[in-house]
Amino acid sequence: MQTPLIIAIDGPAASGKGTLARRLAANLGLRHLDTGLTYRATAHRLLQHGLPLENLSAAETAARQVDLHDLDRTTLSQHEIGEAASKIAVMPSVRRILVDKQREFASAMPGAVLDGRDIGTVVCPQAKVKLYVTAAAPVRARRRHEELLAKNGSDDFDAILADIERRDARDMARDDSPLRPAVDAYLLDTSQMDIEAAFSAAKVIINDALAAERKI
Ligand SMILES: Nc1ncnc2c1ncn2[C@@H]1O[C@H](COP(=O)(O)OP(=O)(O)OP(=O)(O)O)[C@@H](O)[C@H]1O
Ligand SMILES: Nc1ccn([C@@H]2O[C@H](COP(=O)(O)O)[C@@H](O)[C@H]2O)c(=O)n1
Repeated sequence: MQTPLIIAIDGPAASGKGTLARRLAANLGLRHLDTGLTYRATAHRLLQHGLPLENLSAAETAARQVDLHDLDRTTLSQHEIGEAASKIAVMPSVRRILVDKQREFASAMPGAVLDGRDIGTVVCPQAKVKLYVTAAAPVRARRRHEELLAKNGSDDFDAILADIERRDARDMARDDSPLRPAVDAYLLDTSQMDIEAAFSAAKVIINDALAAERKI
């Protein structure tokens, strides 16, 4: 029986995992899910309704209402929503609701590339290939700064770096599904790589891993 080809891509904030996941999915003919958007959509609903982020039952209801086919990246990419997302992401019951949706997405043929914080460790531990993408925090902040400058015309580098470091610390310290590489993940540090070089390196890792599996 054929099983879906799942590629798991995890990493800290602004590490380039989304850029890589999108390109790999297009290249491999797979679907792509940015799981961060599911946490952002949950937090956004609470913010929209003026509800406190600590309101567990409201957060659970908001998580149930997340529609994977209706995730508006432009709205959800706002900095305040990312910060709020990392606060509600510590709630185990909220995570269970979103993880169920993410697993359902991953289970359809021909497979998918999912990026997030816990894909290789929790959501899809059976993934055929797991990548943990990272880069030094100031490098990540510089890339995000350039992205926001191009979009908004101005932005504060120090605030972006502080945001990245605060979110990484919260994501790594939480009890449920903390951000960490799966034991069988390939580490890809892109501090010295541009997008093209990171994509080529990821492709080599994936092709080698799939070829090695075919020989077993
Ligand atoms: N290797 C790279 N070299 C230079 N810029 C990069 C590289 N990878 C990604 N970028 C740029 O860095 C920024 C952050 O990348 P991206 O949005 O893919 O990160 P992310 O890990 O998905 O972020 P988030 O944690 O917010 O979901 C984008 O502007 C992207 O174009
Ligand atoms: N699998 C995931 C994905 C995301 N989160 C949390 O959501 C926040 C926003 O994610 P982005 O990828 O859009 O930056 C992130 O800081 C995490 O707290 C998660 O817990 N698990």
